[in-house]
Amino acid sequence: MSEILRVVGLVHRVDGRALLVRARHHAAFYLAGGKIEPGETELEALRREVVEELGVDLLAGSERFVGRYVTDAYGQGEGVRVDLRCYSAELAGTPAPAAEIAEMAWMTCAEYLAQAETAPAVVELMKDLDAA
Ligand SMILES: Nc1nc2c([nH]c(=O)n2[C@H]2C[C@H](O)[C@@H](COP(=O)(O)OP(=O)(O)OP(=O)(O)O)O2)c(=O)[nH]1
Repeated sequence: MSEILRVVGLVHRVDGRALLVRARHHAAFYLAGGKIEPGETELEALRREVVEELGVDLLAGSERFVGRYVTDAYGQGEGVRVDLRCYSAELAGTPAPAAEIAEMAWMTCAEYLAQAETAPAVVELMKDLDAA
C-alpha cells in the first residue's frame, strides 16, 4: 500500500548556501524539519522541528512559503512518498546540531548534487532555488 508523509522543511540560505542536516543512521543531508503531527499547523511543526534539531527558534513573522515537493521519501521503503512543504525563515540565534541530527552543512545546489546520496525532494528544491 502506498503511503504519503506530510513533512515540513526549513529553507534557510546564507550567501547562496542552504542549511542542511544529516540525521544519525542516514547518509543524505536534507532540510531540517519533519512530519506534521495531527492538529498542528505547518508553521507550528516547522518551529517544533527546528527548535528540536537545531536548538534555535524561528524569527516570528519571517516565515515564507517557498514550495511543495511530492517525491519518493528519502530513506523509506518502496512506495513511500513525501509531501514536503518548504518554508524559508530567519533564525533567532546560531543553529547547532541537536537531538537526532549528527551534523549540519551549508551547500550550494552544485555541492548538493555532488553528494553520494541525496533526498529526491531536496534535489528538486535546490534546482529550483538555483534557477530562481
Ligand atoms: N526533515 C526532512 N525529511 C525529509 C526530507 N525529504 C524527505 O524525503 N524526508 C522524509 C524523511 C523522513 O521519512 C520524513 C521526515 O520524518 P521525520 O523527520 O519526522 O523523521 P522520523 O524520525 O519520523 O522518521 P525516520 O527517520 O525515523 O524514518 O520525511 C527533507 O528534506 N527533510
